[in-house]
Amino acid sequence: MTEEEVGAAVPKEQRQGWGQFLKSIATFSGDLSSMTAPSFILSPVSLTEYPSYWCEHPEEFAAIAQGKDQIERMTLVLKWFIGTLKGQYTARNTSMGSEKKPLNPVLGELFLGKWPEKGSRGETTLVSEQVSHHPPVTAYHIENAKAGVSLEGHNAQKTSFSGRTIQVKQVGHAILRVKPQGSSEEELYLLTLPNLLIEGLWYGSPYVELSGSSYIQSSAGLTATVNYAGKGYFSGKAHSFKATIGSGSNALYTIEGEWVGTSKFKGKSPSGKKDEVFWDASTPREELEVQAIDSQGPMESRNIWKHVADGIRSGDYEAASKDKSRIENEQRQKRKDEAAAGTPHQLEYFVHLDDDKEYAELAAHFGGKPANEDGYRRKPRA
Ligand SMILES: CC(C)CCC[C@@H](C)[C@H]1CC[C@H]2[C@@H]3[C@@H](O)C=C4C[C@@H](O)CC[C@]4(C)[C@H]3CC[C@]12C
Repeated sequence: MTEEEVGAAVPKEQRQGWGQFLKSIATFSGDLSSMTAPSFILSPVSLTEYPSYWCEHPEEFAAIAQGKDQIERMTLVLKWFIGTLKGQYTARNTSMGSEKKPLNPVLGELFLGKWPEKGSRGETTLVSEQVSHHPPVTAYHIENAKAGVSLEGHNAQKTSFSGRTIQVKQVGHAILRVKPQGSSEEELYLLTLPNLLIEGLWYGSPYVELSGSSYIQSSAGLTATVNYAGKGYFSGKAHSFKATIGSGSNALYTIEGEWVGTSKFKGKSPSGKKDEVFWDASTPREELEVQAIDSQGPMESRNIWKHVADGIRSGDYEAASKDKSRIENEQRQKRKDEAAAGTPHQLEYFVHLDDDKEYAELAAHFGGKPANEDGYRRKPRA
């Protein structure tokens, strides 16, 4: 690749560095988080913070349990899920101008926070823990006990490079538990995760597009299938999707639109109205509340990364890189000490399951997924 081919979005003095970065990812196999990236693409935020994107519309999360029957509840689950996509996959573009490389969490790193009680919605809490460093795996638990809704899951990525695009396969799943209002029976929903394409690399302005399909499978037997497409597939628009809610081959509702914009019911809708709006992604997202850094524990993410994040934010990349090396060296020493003492690291909030039976039972309803997968569950609380 010539220097001229590297995009105009990259500052002139960084173009060669960006070209080198693209060359190195083209021949790289494994985990992108361990790669050195040019400074202007670094994010001051760790991957342990990302699970908070699941609940930036806490009202939608809490409302799920109020659905009067399993069809209405599945429709509410799909609406909440579609409502998370804009934050999950475009928030860095909005806040930092392009997709960025997040900080690679250390083993045992924690991100804790809450969306406070407001009106009748109840408090929602988030616990996120880095349960593996290599490969990086983050486990999370989000709960609104008053509303009777919780989400538990884990997330890892497998990346490969093809032509002009980084392909990211998301490894992991989430299980949503709902106690429908007025019922003592818990309902489960398995959520699988979409594949990502990181586009715009040649222009030095990376962004995420979603591809393939993801599924929501309820224990009551309903399936929501979401098919993702970029520019020119269903509608000619980027960030598009088409979803169906059904039981077996019987489609109850079809929804189409953009996950960054508006989506609508196609044909039949719950109210019977034509072109009823399903979700409007301009609905403001609510950030969670996190303790001030100086009151955080030693393993809390923003405390661990404060100097690195300050360096990245202020453009003092030398200071950022120096503190990042200090953290990495300390981690290496910690692992050596644990190995020598025969006391391996213990997870604080989660237990690891080799074979997640709840996943397997629900995944059996739709094809194309491995029969068994790892899982993480929140440890029982004292
Ligand atoms: C920007 C680039 C050239 C470096 C690559 C960084 C790479 C490791 C980043 C880029 C996008 C990141 C995704 C992000 O879009 C959203 C999510 C959803 C969240 O629920 C779980 C994490 C995940 C998949 C991020 C993982 C790290 C990615 C792939």
